[in-house]
Amino acid sequence: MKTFEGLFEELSQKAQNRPESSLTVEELDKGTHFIGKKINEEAGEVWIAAEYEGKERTAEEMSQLLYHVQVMMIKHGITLEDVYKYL
Ligand SMILES: N=c1c2ncn([C@@H]3O[C@H](COP(=O)(O)OP(=O)(O)OP(=O)(O)O)[C@@H](O)[C@H]3O)c2ncn1[C@@H]1O[C@H](COP(=O)(O)O)[C@@H](O)[C@H]1O
Repeated sequence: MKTFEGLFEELSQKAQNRPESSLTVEELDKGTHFIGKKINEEAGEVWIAAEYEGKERTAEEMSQLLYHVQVMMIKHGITLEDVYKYL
């Protein structure tokens, strides 16, 4: 099963190697404004899922939110340690 750290490593590699089929590379190229909107959208979907759609859908939406947050981290050169030090 993929972990937060494992996904971050995978996305960092994609950002570096830029494989053609990668949606992550596409999202990185669209920039901060686009990524920010995805974060906002997924955060809203987490909220609605938690209110009305049950545990499984909520977990799925949470995974998408975490993904887009990681893309934003990579876009801005923010490491896991940069974030963890505030936890
Ligand atoms: N975990 C994710 C992941 N989560 C979300 N997304 C992206 O976010 C999009 C989901 O948002 P959408 O707005 O399309 O979907 P939605 O309409 O909100 O869908 P629902 O919320 O209604 O389910 C997907 O189409 C993907 O572009 C992800 N894209 C990739 N990954 C993982 O990232 C890794 C690298 O992926 P690539 O860069 O594509 O190779 C792989 O391990 C992937 O599994």
